[in-house]
Amino acid sequence: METLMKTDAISLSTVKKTFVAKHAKVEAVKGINLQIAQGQIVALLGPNGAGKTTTVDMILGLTQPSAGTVHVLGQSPRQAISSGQVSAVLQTGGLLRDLTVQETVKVIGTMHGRADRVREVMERTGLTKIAKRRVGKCSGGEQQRIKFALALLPDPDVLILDEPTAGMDVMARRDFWQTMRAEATGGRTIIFATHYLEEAQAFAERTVLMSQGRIVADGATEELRHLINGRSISATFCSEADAQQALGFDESIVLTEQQGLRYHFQCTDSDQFALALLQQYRGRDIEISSPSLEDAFIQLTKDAS
Ligand SMILES: Nc1ncnc2c1ncn2[C@@H]1O[C@H](COP(=O)(O)OP(=O)(O)OP(=O)(O)O)[C@@H](O)[C@H]1O
Repeated sequence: METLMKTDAISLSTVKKTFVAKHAKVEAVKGINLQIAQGQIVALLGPNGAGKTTTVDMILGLTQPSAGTVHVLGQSPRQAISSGQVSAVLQTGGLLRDLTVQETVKVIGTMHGRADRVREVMERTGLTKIAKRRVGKCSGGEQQRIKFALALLPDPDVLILDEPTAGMDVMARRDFWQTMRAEATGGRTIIFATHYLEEAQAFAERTVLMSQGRIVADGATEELRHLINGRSISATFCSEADAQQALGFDESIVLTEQQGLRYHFQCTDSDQFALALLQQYRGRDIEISSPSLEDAFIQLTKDAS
């Protein structure tokens, strides 16, 4: 019997992107491999400058890779976009400020030949109540919502969002993800770039963690959360030798920063390590905290190198 293999929604093979600015080269993406199956919801998580937007732009055919190949639904990005199977909500790209919300959605709906979906999409994205408002008068969060509505008009198989909640307050952010959840049905593939671990956690089954142009972790969001949710612990030592011995306490200990005799570590069992720091290694001024995402990146980047 023939086995039916579905084409990947997104496939990136050893993709690199180097920007050449005046006198310097910036390696924004340093050879990444990424396969995303149809129907998956994936977060592209990383700090500023990690290469998320560059990756998204290459998936959308807005930027050409310097090396490697990008396929979207088995085609070139441009073919996939022109077939209407892929939509995006980007950070850049303005809206016409003088049109009302409804006019905006209608114009784009008509351009896509999907005027029939205008009402439904406005309803689903919560725009009906501000239909008559001029776009220029809408808040940053509302404008993001309009962009989201425009992206949904062609009923795309693949939806790509680059920091969709940028500029939204906590409430608007929560509402947005509630709407997104309703849209993530029927086998739609969704990829979104974000700075926020919480957004990945609340919404994505898989998280791809990027740092400095590389993928430093890729897996179930839940597993990644555990990885990231270790503990940070810092202590001041009496001597270098004590600090070095403390580093050997167990395999989970990672040195993240050092200022003189003040050492910052990451570990999995902070209670045991804190006790050992006090009793065995003559540590003082001990502080325990949850690490920031930045700390986690440092640790994961080290692990990956
Ligand atoms: N057109 C460009 N010319 C030169 N350098 C660029 C260009 N676009 C991006 N870069 C650089 O490439 C690196 C990756 O940028 P990118 O915007 O992809 O990161 P990001 O993860 O999306 O960051 P952010 O979260 O801040 O949007 C950065 O160092 C950035 O300055």
